[in-house]
Order: sequence, then C-alpha cells, then structure tokens
Amino acid sequence: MRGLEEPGPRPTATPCGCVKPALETGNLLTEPIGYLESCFLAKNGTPRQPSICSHSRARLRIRKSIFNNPEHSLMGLEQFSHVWILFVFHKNGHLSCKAKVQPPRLNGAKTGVFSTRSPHRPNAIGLTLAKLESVEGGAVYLSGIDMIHGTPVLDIKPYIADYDSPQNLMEPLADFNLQNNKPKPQTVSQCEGSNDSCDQQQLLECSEPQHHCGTEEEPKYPEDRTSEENYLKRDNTAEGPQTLPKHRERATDFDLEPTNDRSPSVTEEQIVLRGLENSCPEEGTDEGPKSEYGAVVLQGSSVDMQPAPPPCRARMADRVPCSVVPAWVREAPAAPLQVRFTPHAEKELEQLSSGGEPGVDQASFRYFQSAKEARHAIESVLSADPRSVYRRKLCQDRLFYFTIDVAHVTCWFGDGFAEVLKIKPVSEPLQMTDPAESLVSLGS
Ligand SMILES: C[S@@+](CC[C@H](N)C(=O)[O-])C[C@H]1O[C@@H](n2cnc3c(N)ncnc32)[C@H](O)[C@@H]1O
Repeated sequence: MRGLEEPGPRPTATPCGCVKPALETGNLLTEPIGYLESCFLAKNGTPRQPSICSHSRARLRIRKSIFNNPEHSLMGLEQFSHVWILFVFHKNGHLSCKAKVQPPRLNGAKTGVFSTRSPHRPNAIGLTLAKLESVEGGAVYLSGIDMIHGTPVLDIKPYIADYDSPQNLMEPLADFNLQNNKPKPQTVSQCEGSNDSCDQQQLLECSEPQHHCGTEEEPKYPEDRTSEENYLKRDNTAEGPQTLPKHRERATDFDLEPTNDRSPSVTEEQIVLRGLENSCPEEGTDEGPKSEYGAVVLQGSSVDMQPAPPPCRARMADRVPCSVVPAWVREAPAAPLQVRFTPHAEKELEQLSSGGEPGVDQASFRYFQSAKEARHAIESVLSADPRSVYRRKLCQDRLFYFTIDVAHVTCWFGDGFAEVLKIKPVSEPLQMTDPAESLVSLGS
C-alpha cells in the first residue's frame, strides 16, 4: 500500500489554514443533538463503562435547534431496550494525538489507542450502550451510563442485537456446519443470570440476543412513564419493567476461559477454548473451531509487543459467530473491592434521601429513588475501583471524592476495600439547562 495516495477528497483549507467542514472530506462540524443530564457530575467516580453501575441515570432532551419537533425524531425508539449513544468527551481538556495509551486494565502498560475505549482519542468521540428507560416527548431517559453531566451528545442509534452482536450472525455458522457435515449447534439459552451479572463486565460480553432468550423486545407500556415532575426517578432499575429482556450472554457461560499462566510477555496469542479438543486448527485445513457461540479470549494481546495476528482469527470471525477480545480486557487489575460505609456515612445518606431532615419523607435525590438505590450506585462505583492507576499506586492513602446525584461522597481505599466516610449534599445544584442556550458551562 505504501506509495499510494490516501483515498478520498483532499480537505479544503481556509486562508487561515483551518480545514473547512465538508461532508465529503469527513470534516464535520458537529452540532450536539442535546446535552446529557447525568447523575455523575464530574469525571472522578464516573464508571469506566456503562455496565459498572446499572443504577446510574441520565436524561437527554433533544434540542429544538436540531428539530422543531424533537419528539418526532424519537418516534419508534421506545420499542428498543437499549441505545447506542455517541458523544463528545468534552472534558478531556484538549484533543489527544497519542497513538498509544495506558488503559487502567493494563496497569501502566501501553497499547494502541484504537484497541481501547480510552477517552483520549483523535476525535474524542465516545460510544456507550445505555439502557433506554423511556421516551417522553422530546427526551430519552437512560440508565447504565458512564458519561458526565453536560456531555454533548451527537447521535442516538437503536441497539439491534441482530446487527450489533456477532453472536447473532447465524449464516456463516450454518455454512460452516454444512461444509463439515456437522449438526447445527444447539442454540444455547443464555438466559440464566440477572442483569447485574453483567456488572463490571465489558459490554462487549453482554449482548442481548432476543431470539436466544425467546424474548422479543417489546415496547414499554405507556403507563410506565413518569411525568416531568417525576423526572428521572423511576421505579424500575434492577427490578425493571417486566417487558424488557433481562438476560445477557456472558463469555463464561460458554465454558470459555483463559488459562492461568498468562503473561504480558507472551508473544504468541493463543485462543483458549476450554473443553474444545481442537480450538485452533492448522492453517490450510478445513477443520474449524468447535466452539458454538461465545467470545474468544486471546491471550497475550498486543500490549507493547510486536503485533502477532492470531493464527486463525480471520477464519474464526468468518465462520463462527463469536467475538474475540484480548485477555486483558477481561482481567481487572485487581479483584472487585469490598465497599463499606461508616455508621456516620450511613446516617448522612439516609438524611440526604429524606430531604436532609430526619423524619421528612421526601427524597431529595434527583436521579435515585431511595437511599437504597443511591447506596447501590455508590457501591458499584467504588467496587470497580474508580481510581486512576497513578492514584492507586502512588496516592493510596489519599482521600477520594466524587459526586453522584446530589451526594458528595468522601471515601478512602484500603487493602481490598473502599470505605465511605462522608456523604454531604452537593453545594451547587446540578444545572439542568442546555449550556448552548444558557451559556453556562456544566460539569467539571
Ligand atoms: C473509558 S470512557 C468510556 C466511554 C464509552 N463507553 C466508550 O467506550 O467510548 C468512560 C470515562 O470517560 C470519562 N468521561 C465521561 N464523560 C466524559 C466527558 N463528557 N468528557 C470527558 N471525559 C468523560 C469518565 O471518566 C468515564 O469514566
């Protein structure tokens, strides 16, 4: 390929040297469809992936400057259980030009930015799969999010397992089995386990193949919807609307797991399919992997190593409806932390949920419905250890602060645990207005 000109039209430059926005060159001038109202006020303490905290909530109102009738643009969306949210990492500080990054899961080791979900990427665009709680007028209500308050949202797309999850691409497998004269594998039900079984797993591992579960996605009942006054507080979350599919696939359900003798210095990626006699056939043979469905874990990955293509990745991708991820994605740098609250913090949380005054039966949370739900969200955030690798290694003894809904949480980390010391109301109420209209900057 070297020596060939890059395809595509040349970007046109303005006299000042800036590149003119133009669809054909891909130089888009984006206009957010809305600004997210999120229970996470700042980056600190915001989950690294949406699956970490299923109780996290947000609302996105489509701006009238995009569509005169925002509700028209959301027509039909209520029939989906999950949506992709494309957004701008607007609090990155600057655009990043680093080709290698250090994702927390690699504990300081580097890998190519495009092999990660790092916020620091050339176009600072994020992609989150969120649960769609409801559509109300020109607004969508989401849960299971990892975006901060004020995040500019560029687009919403429905999550369609049939298109978006390799597990659901049935055709190639059928071909493969025809060629090999093998019976079509059973469609294993992956319906065991609760929604929460996905917590702290990458969403890559958690698709919702409706036909596997025999659960068609159904529109939510209109009566589930809340009024504007009820705002984001909804009584579904873990218990959720009964109409939505609750079950997810997990790689481990497929009896696939990495071996223990993994080392980052492994130079050859191995595909480990436990229980399969011949996980990776010789090149040139017609013998395919005997896996049914599931994710394949590649050992070794490409962390600061010469890229070594897995011996049969292409063939597997062609033939087996599975996804392939390097082992480091699945391996947390540390085990989930135990989370505890001091009696003082427990009391403060109760007070906060009752409007600050003991005995007053009115929740003061904007996003959570009860102290229990807020507590669950705090536990999920802390259990996944939200500290940066730097903080974890060098500032172990420092207090850690984060804000969730209207709670400002102070905690510290010990060996294998996090302890919540204080929970105070946030001093400034969350701005709920469109920053473009109010010219108020949101978030931190
Ligand atoms: C690792 S990114 C993953 C986001 C998305 N799921 C993705 O894969 O593109 C999530 C982290 O981005 C940070 N973040 C969230 N919203 C942000 C924003 N608007 N600007 C900058 N950073 C943000 C938070 O620290 C959060 O923990």
